[in-house]
Amino acid sequence: MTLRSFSLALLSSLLLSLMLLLMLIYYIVYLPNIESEIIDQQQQEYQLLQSAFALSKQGVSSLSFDYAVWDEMVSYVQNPNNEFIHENMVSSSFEATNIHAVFIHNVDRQLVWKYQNEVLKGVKATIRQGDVDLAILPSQADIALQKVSERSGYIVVAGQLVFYSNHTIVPSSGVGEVAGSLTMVRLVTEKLVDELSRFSLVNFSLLPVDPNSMATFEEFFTAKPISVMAKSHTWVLVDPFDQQQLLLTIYHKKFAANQLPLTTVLLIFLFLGLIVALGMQVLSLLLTEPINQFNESIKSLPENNYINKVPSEYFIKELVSVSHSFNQLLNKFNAQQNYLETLTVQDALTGIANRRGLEAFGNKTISNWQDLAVGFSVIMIDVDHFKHFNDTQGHLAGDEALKTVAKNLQQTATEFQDDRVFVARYGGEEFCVIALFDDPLLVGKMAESLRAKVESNKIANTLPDKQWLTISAGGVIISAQTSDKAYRFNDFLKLADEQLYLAKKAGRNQVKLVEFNKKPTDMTP
Ligand SMILES: Nc1nc2c(ncn2[C@@H]2O[C@H](COP(=O)(O)OP(=O)(O)OP(=O)(O)O)[C@@H](O)[C@H]2O)c(=O)[nH]1
Repeated sequence: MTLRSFSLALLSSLLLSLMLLLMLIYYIVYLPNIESEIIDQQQQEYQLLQSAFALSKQGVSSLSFDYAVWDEMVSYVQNPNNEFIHENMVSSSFEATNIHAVFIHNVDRQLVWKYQNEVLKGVKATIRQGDVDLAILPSQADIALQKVSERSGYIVVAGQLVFYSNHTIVPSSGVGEVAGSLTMVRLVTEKLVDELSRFSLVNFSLLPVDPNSMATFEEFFTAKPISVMAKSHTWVLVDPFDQQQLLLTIYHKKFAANQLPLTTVLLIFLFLGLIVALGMQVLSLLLTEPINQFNESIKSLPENNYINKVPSEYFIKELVSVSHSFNQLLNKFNAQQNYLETLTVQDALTGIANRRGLEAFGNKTISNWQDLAVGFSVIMIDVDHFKHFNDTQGHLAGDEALKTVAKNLQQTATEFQDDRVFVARYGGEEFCVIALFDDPLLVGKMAESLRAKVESNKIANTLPDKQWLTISAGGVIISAQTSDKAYRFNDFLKLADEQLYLAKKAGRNQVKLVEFNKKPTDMTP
């Protein structure tokens, strides 16, 4: 798994967890609370409507009381006469106060007088079903009390909801012999429904019960509190025989918790997607890219054999620390590398460059000659009669002698423009000198100095005619101006070797030089 896909998975699962948490909070904490609040509100609407009904009947009750508790009403019931009716029971005043029916009964429940508005034609104040007296008129017990008493309530009569108020007719003092009873009825008209709705701010309807419907409802005035959130709640209103007559439905203002619309949900998802994308960019900038840079630095090794240092300025502290440690490791590694490289180009015995070093320097010299027209010369050197030296004085002494010769050559080279003369051990008792100049006189002078320096050591040899250890040298001078440059270093080594052979042949302890592409002349200084 790549760091990038890991970060993506991590970031996405974090956001998903967050969403899950929000959903849990929404469904477990927020929604149930909202639901119970809504149920409370719906219950309040129900209670408000009940209060509105209760308030609306007060006017009827007090008017009924005023008429019933009145001496003249007592006299009228005992001696009914038209004069009283004309003077006091005026239909216009009942209409003005929304009284739709008035009944006066004597104590024997006989109707003495009645007023009925058009809308309530046919409604009786006594309602009987078989032998059961469901009258709203006072009972014997009410009459026996000998004081004012009231029976009131909402009932459905002939399919219409009415409020009735029945008072015993007693003298104005409120106590005394009961003469009869007075009933006032108010019909709950559409207009009243409208007024109640406006007064209570509760939207409701009153409709007749569908006789085919099997649904059962609680009675409106005695119902239990609302327990379930719904768009509307319906109760029933019954007639005096407990028959369901009217359905009262409240249409609630609030009936559901606000749901998030689809577009909002989509926008939230889009927003979360953007957060993931942005988070990925930041992570990539802060984490993935620096690590990729590390990787690139390490991968660059095969190209230049040298690991580049990684940048150490990062936002993340741990990366700074890792990059520092990495660079420190790199320093050690590069030092080791340098050391190893010196080991491979250095001759173990003499400490000067070995054949590999010679080849590297020689190739570079050839390039400079070809590209930059730098002339040079190659001198091959061989210790004279070294086999004899070894055989007679031992190999260790031979080693020491080689070390001395190498030291002599190096010293002389240093005296002769250090940075332009390169000395190497070619192998065995053979050495090679490359001088980055092509002046035959100067090259000859240097070669002669090399030879003389070794002889001046006076390392004793045991040959009868050769008192000291000497060297022979053969060289080739390659001019900067040479037009034909299609040569390799080995070609010049060969030419130098030929000169060395001539020097040996001529008696050793001498120098033979030749200018490249020129007729050989004796250039012995
Ligand atoms: N002590 C020692 N001897 C070496 C080393 N390398 C080569 N030799 C010896 O150098 C000698 C070279 O001898 P030859 O090639 O016969 O040549 P020479 O005796 O020098 O005679 P000429 O070159 O003709 O003057 C051999 O005896 C090798 O063993 C070395 O590292 N140490």
